[in-house]
Amino acid sequence: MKIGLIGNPNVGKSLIFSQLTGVGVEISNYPGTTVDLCTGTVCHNRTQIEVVDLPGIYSLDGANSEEELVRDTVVKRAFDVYALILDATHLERNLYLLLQLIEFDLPVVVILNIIDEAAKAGITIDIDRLSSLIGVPVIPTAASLGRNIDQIIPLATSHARAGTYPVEYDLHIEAAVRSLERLAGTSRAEALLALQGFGTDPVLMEAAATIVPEIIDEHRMSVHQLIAANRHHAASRIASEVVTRNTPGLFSDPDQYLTRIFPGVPIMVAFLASMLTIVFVIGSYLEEIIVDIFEFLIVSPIKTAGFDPLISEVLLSLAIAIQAGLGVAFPYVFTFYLLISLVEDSGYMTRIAFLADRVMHRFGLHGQAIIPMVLGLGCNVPAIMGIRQLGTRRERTIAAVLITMVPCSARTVIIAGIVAAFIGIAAALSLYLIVIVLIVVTGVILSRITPGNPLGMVLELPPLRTPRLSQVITRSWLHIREFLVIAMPLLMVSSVILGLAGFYGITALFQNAVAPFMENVLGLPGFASTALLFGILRKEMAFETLIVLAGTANLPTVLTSLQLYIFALVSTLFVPCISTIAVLSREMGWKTALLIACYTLVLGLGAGAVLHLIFV
Ligand SMILES: Nc1nc2c(ncn2[C@@H]2O[C@H](COP(=O)(O)OP(=O)(O)OP(=O)(O)O)[C@@H](O)[C@H]2O)c(=O)[nH]1
Ligand SMILES: [Mg+2]
Repeated sequence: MKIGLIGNPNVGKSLIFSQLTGVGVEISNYPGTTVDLCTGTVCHNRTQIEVVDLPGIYSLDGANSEEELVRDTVVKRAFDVYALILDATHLERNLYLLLQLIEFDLPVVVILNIIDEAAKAGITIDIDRLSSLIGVPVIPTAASLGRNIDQIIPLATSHARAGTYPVEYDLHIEAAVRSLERLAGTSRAEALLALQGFGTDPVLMEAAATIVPEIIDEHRMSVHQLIAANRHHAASRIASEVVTRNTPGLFSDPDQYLTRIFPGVPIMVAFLASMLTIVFVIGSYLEEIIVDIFEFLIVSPIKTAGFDPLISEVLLSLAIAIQAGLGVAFPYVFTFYLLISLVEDSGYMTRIAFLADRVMHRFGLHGQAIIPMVLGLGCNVPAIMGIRQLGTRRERTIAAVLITMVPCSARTVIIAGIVAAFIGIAAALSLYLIVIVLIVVTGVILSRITPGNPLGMVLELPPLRTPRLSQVITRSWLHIREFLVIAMPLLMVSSVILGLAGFYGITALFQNAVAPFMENVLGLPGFASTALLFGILRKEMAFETLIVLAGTANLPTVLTSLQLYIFALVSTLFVPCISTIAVLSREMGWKTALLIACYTLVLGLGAGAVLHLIFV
């Protein structure tokens, strides 16, 4: 048996999915987290049941790729049961999808989730009345508290039913549906889709195409608008029968402050600055301790042990890689992920997106791309996957370029570890400022020169919540584990290769070749070029490799403040990491990926050169 978890974005599908199946998936207080299918299994009454977490959608008749994917599963009856998850705090809007699902005559159970927040907001829903109106069983749940989650599978396996609340459409639509049913022998639901241009049966599509112009003539609006209006009307009728609202308390709405330019922007700047400061303070504190321990226990003994030079080189490379990775980068990576998970779960990230959108509007940039951009602060890779949801190629292109410039966690590690640690917090903030200005300028230029029409943004604010510790820990652990199992081994192997290359004089050849450029244009020593190159593997490796090559974690003994600053700026901007390039070329095509890589290369080197010119 197969159960599909379906519902609007951000209603808790993934959380319920992982509670049912134990499969860890990304859960966030963010619409559009899940963009692909995720499958898990549960055992119930000795049978294996497959559960699939579907991406969040508002309706089955939209044109974006998630809607298409989910619609396909419905039309092909890919699941035996649909467990429809509704957000109790936005019931009316969520009912739209229910009404549509009912038209497909599929077995459905309704999971009325987020009932805890509804109760807090003074919303009561008459569950029995709702269930009898729509003809399917309904259970109230609060997934974040685990409430009633255990009832979902028993209910879905034995009580799922096709619903019984037919939407009454406008007379012309009804007539059109009847004639399509007769002519092409289709179901009501498929006839409605065909009238909106969705379907594969040529007979049906042709018949629909001849009817549609008449309806449009009659009503002066599109068939899609007519159908949607009728469904909204039905949804609002149901909601008015089952929802009661108590007047909410007098507590002031924090969004009033957070989403206005004033005082929202100052709050946001203060917030981001304190986040960076915390990452730096905790990170550097841990760093000092761990580096000293490694120095004392591993590095010094190897240096003084008197091994054969080749063996000593290899051992030392390994030791310095471990020291640079675990001692220097890890404390920042760890602190950053913990903090960003906290912020994401609280819902504040979307407020930042909302504000950024308002600010960007002033520069003539429209905001759909903002959510993925803000997501890019964590990691560019999922952010770029998120641009699939953007409506047009134009929006996707602009977003792809801008996201690759957003300082992700790895770049924050570089900025905190090099600039904040050795030069100062103000310098680190100024570096962010430079990057933000470059993003805005790039955005403005791109929005002028990219063909197509700008789209507005419908940004929904998820509720502000107290972050849940377990979710924050699980999510940051996912990232931290990735650092430990992917980045660390990569760093160790690269470090040994670098050590050997250094031993046999290969690095010197390369560095000597690029040294004139590095020294004259960027004012950096030749070995910095190798570090920059390694930064393409993973961004924070630029920093770690710099330490490996400098042979010390105390960078100011080998580089001046200006050199450190320029190095951090160049490695922040210059060419995205390999994973980002890979996902860029998957989502946008290799030509776009290559163009973006070239652009950031020029931008990074250019910005470094300008700084060098100004300050030397
Ligand atoms: N208070 C409360 N929060 C919930 C409940 N269920 C889920 N959440 C929170 O809602 C947010 C969204 O959860 P997800 O499981 O990622 O939502 P989703 O439906 O998979 O979202 P998309 O993948 O974006 O479509 C997370 O912050 C959850 O912790 C609930 O019952 N009560
Ligand atoms: Mg999800």
